Amino acid sequence: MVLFEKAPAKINLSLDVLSKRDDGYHNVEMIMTTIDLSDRIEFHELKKDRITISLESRFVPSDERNLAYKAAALFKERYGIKAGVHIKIEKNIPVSAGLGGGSSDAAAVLRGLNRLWSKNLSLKELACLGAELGTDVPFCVYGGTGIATGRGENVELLKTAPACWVVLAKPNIGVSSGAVFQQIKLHEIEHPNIEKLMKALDKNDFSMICAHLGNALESITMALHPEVRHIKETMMQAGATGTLMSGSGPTVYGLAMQESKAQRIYNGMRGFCEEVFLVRLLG
Ligand SMILES: C[C@@](CO)(OP(=O)(O)O)[C@H](O)COP(=O)(O)OP(=O)(O)OC[C@H]1O[C@@H](n2ccc(N)nc2=O)[C@H](O)[C@@H]1O
Ligand SMILES: Nc1ncnc2c1ncn2[C@@H]1O[C@H](COP(=O)(O)OP(=O)(O)O)[C@@H](O)[C@H]1O
Repeated sequence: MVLFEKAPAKINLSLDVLSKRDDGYHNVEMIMTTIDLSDRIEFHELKKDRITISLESRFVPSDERNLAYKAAALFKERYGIKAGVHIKIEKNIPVSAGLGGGSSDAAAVLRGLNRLWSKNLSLKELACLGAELGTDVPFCVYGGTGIATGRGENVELLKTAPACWVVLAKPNIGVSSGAVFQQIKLHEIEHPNIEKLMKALDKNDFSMICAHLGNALESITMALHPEVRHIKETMMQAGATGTLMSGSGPTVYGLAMQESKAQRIYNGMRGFCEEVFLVRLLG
């Protein structure tokens, strides 16, 4: 049997850092939403009891270090499955970009294997399993729009975000989340107003959503990589209604309601960055 799953990227509409924990992580409060930029994951049953991965990427390993492999190994081990699977990943989401590509692949593997091996687990059960793989995996299991707390693994779904256009621009640098979190000075953080953003989402008020986008990691990544600030300024000048860096970066996105405006922003950014995408919120 062959199955497919879509693994959509996420953007952070808000990311706040609240405190440092004893386990080396930080307590955060993040609002995330999925976008129409996806990896495509194919599952092929194997006769032998093994996991194999294939993908074409200079940046992602196709062995047991791949998060998709780790997700399949965890699923097999937890449910005592004696069967094999080949997982083919078509990688469209830029890597180490703040777009949760690896987490979304892992989440898609959990959903896909749940179907392939007829386990009938709920999304909640898959999200719990996903928390063992990475901070953003539980959110990616659900998709849509949600608020994540704790180190990011506790997810509550929110009302759908408006189906606006998103222009994404990723400079040619990779950012490690760990390195950015390490630079945080808790007393200097500018906290985004998540309550106002939640209200805006609840009212489906696009301008209010754009006015309350915020990311406590943005200034840290910008200090490490000034090109991120430059991209954000250019995106605002190009007419985006709201702009923000996603996750720990370096991808910056701009939101627009009209397609013509989004297309103008996209055209403007293409002269600037190698990797620019024009997609919609899946919210
Ligand atoms: C901050 C986010 C927001 O979406 O950034 P992006 O990865 O999207 O950029 C993610 O939660 C990141 O998730 P991920 O990239 O999977 O990172 P993890 O492997 O969980 O953590 C990498 C490192 O970041 C730091 N870390 C991560 C999450 C957190 N709440 N507090 C932390 O301090 C820790 O030092 C950890 O060792
Ligand atoms: N299936 C996968 N897709 C992307 N990255 C992966 C995958 N498996 C492991 N990785 C590793 O995870 C790291 C973070 O990748 P990614 O999830 O794209 O970044 P981010 O957390 O910034 O969104 C990279 O070092 C990458 O090599």
